[in-house]
Amino acid sequence: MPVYKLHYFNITALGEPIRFLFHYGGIEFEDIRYNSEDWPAVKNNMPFGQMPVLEIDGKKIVQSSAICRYLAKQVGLAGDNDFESMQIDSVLDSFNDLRLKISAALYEPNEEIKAEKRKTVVEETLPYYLGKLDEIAKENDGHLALKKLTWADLYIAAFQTYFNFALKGDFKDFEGYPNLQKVVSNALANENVKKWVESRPETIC
Ligand SMILES: N[C@@H](CCC(=O)N[C@@H](CS)C(=O)NCC(=O)O)C(=O)O
Repeated sequence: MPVYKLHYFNITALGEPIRFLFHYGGIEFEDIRYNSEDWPAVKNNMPFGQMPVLEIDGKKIVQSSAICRYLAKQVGLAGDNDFESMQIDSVLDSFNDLRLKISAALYEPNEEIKAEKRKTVVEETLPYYLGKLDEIAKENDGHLALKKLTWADLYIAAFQTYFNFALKGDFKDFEGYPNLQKVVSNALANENVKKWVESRPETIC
């Protein structure tokens, strides 16, 4: 078994789906967490100056989706063939389109533009994407693809915490989207994942 070290900030966000996959598979890894004060000294050691970075036997790999996909294959959550894998990727890319629009609003530096972006996200973007994703989850019996547990389910379950933070006051635990709530509960029904969520460090988001 390779030696895995995950480098990320002390938050959930892009690191958490990776942590979920490690825990789901019962794969040992070192969960290295940095605070914003540590970051300037660390940034230059990361291949593209960003995290998450997964170190595999000393080799540093970037890009959270690539890392998740690799781990999902290791633990049997990436589909049984190329067509299945594509369906998982497809729904996740749509979820990530939504995630990026939320982040763009959250990190907008101009306060006036930030308020406008937030309004658009809450009133238009969020209901549009979550409505469609909820339909997909309904068609797939409480999963995001293939009518079975895949890394797409673990991914959005892992992201719930971050969405609660980023959209505080306008979003809570996929309320109003019962099929997405089912996706989350199906993901958290896994004993290893459940144990992780109950015991993970408290973080601001
Ligand atoms: N596409 C990259 C994005 C990585 C990314 O945006 N990382 C952020 C944290 S979530 C980061 O490292 N920010 C610090 C910086 O850019 O200095 C991925 O999915 O891994």
